[in-house]
Amino acid sequence: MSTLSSENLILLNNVCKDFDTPKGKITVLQHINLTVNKGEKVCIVGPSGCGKTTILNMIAGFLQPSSGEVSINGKKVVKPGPDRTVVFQKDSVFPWLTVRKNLEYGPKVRGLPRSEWESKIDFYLEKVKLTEFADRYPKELSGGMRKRVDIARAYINSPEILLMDEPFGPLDVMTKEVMQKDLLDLTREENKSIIFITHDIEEAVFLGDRVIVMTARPAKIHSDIKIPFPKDRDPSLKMEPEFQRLRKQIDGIFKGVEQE
Ligand SMILES: Nc1ncnc2c1ncn2[C@@H]1O[C@H](COP(=O)(O)OP(=O)(O)OP(=O)(O)O)[C@@H](O)[C@H]1O
Repeated sequence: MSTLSSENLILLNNVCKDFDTPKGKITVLQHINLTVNKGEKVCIVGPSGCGKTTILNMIAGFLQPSSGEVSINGKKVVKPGPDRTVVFQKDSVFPWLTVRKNLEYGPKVRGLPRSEWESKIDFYLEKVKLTEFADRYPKELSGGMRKRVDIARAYINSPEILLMDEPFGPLDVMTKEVMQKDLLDLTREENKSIIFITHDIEEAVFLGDRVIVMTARPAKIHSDIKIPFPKDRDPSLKMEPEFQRLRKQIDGIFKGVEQE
């Protein structure tokens, strides 16, 4: 059972989720209890189709649990809100807008006065190393650069919580490594909470303060493993024996749940 403290930001309390399908009702999630604290990065791994995205969608407010409750800052989640932003695997940049206009889109749609966000555009363009590309269109950018636009767009909205669904899945290994480091640096500076879904256990250990391993469907939480590294992490950490030990431990648990 999750315990409540003033640090608790996201709370899933005995959450179950069923879907009605043409073949009948399927139970996807069973009695999920999960607490995420302010500023914590929690990575979720689990067999394909076990319900990881469903958890994210419930925290985002796109879906409601069949029973149990999802709450944020002690308030039940009933719909999406500006405190949460979702970053999907596929980038969601608008191809007809330049990089700068993509970043401006969110604050403009929300009707925020220009004075509140104008300086943030240049700040985040620099953070994601796209200042020189501000007036280019997405088709002129690489996949990694488009993903950076996506992440900057998420940050412009200043959400307290980032919900990331395999955001670096389609990127090559080198780009992925740079993106992981950039994400850690950005989130450390702003103390954001992240729930990060990935199939890549090395990525989960590198980014997470905790790694959650789900069972196959109907999914439960199998393990909740604390990652004891400092928040300021360098990719060279991946070569350290303690990192390798944790990666192997989680890999073993993951293979075990896949075979259950
Ligand atoms: N709206 C829906 N209606 C019916 N079934 C659904 C719906 N959304 C998800 N499902 C089913 O729920 C299960 C869990 O889906 P979900 O996308 O959450 O899994 P996942 O762990 O994120 O998968 P993957 O790792 O392959 O991305 C799947 O069997 C999926 O087909």
